[in-house]
Amino acid sequence: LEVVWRVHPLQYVGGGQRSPDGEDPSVTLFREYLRLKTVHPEPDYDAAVRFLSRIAVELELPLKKIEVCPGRVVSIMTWEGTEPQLKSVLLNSHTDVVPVYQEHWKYDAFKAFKDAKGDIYARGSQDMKCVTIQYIQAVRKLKAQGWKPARTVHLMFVPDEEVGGHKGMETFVTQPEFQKLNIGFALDEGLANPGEAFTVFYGERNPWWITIHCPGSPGHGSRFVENTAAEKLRQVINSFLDFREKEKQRLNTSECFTLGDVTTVNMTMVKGGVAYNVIPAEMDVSFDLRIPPTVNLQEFERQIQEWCAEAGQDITYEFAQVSLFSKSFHINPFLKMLNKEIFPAATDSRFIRAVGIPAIGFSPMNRTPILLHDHNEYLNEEVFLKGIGVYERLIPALTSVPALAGEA
Ligand SMILES: CSCC[C@H](NC=O)C(=O)O
Ligand SMILES: [Zn+2]
Ligand SMILES: [Zn+2]
Repeated sequence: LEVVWRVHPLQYVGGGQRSPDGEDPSVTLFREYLRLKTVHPEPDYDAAVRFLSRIAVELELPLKKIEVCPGRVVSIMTWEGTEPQLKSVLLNSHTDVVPVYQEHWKYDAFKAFKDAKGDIYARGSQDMKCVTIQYIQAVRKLKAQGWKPARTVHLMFVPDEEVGGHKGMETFVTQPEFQKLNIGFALDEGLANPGEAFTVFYGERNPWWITIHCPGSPGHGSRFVENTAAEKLRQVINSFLDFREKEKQRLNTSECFTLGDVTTVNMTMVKGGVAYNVIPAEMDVSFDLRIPPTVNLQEFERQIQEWCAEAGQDITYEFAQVSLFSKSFHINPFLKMLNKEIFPAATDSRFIRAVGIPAIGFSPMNRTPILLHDHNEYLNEEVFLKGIGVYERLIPALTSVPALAGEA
């Protein structure tokens, strides 16, 4: 017997309607979205755009597709407010996800398997396909109730966040189409919280990716050659990792610090050498550094220059990722009340903040271990559903903020 389940799209998620198998339709939609393989290194962005186009039709919202770079489309659904001259509210999410080590997963990472406890396993279940569907379902429910926003709401879906945002948000914020959105405030991704509370992120650390090149004298592997690359490499590694240890201590000994308040240093790549018995002419080492917005970045670079100079002659460095001006700090008095932190990694919020728009990182996931980018990433369906309710209250609150000084 085939049960055809058809309701008007706007009623689709009304007061606890369940599909024949008892699953909330918001959960069904979430699992459908999780099955799209928008995974690096070759994300199926077409599938995401097709999915979002269908949703826009269901929600009866216009959808703009802007190709910000070749093959990289930003999709924007716009719910026009009753006071469209006021600055708008942006609900941002990225559509891409990071790769998996499938052999370490309990279930297929793209099947969205739901276990007996209601835990949904999939890459992107926390980062951040949950938030995308929560925005959509909150909007759908608010529309079904006949509610209308005063300020315009934009739902933005961007590619390439996980690879640095260069062909996504970083480029898009510089384009006229972005300015035209007239955004006054943005929500973007946060992190799960294992306890009862939700965490809100008001800034981010600065990601620096650096490679240090250590040249040296080559020669036979049987001799005491002077000025070798390896001796310099060792000094460089020691300086970086000693600093790492200090920062780790600082985090562990201060009760009021979270990861976002200290600098992390991780040695992530080493290169060099061609044979056991040939002393190499160069050895390179790369680090992933994450620096809090309170640190003077010019001074920090000088520190790195000192470490290089101390390690020997002709050592050079190059950045694959750097910012010498913190683009990620936003203080607002109302934030004093919140459980607020500096985001330890990097998100598209930093590009939004860099053009002067306040952005908050928030993913409504409490009672949930932090599993983004990890094996067996999951989210419980009840936690997911509660998050929709959070946005059902948050969207009206944000869009009804009265005109501020200087606003039309
Ligand atoms: C520095 S661009 C990389 C962005 C990436 N974002 C999410 O994990 C991160 O490593 O934080
Ligand atoms: Zn993310
Ligand atoms: Zn991520």
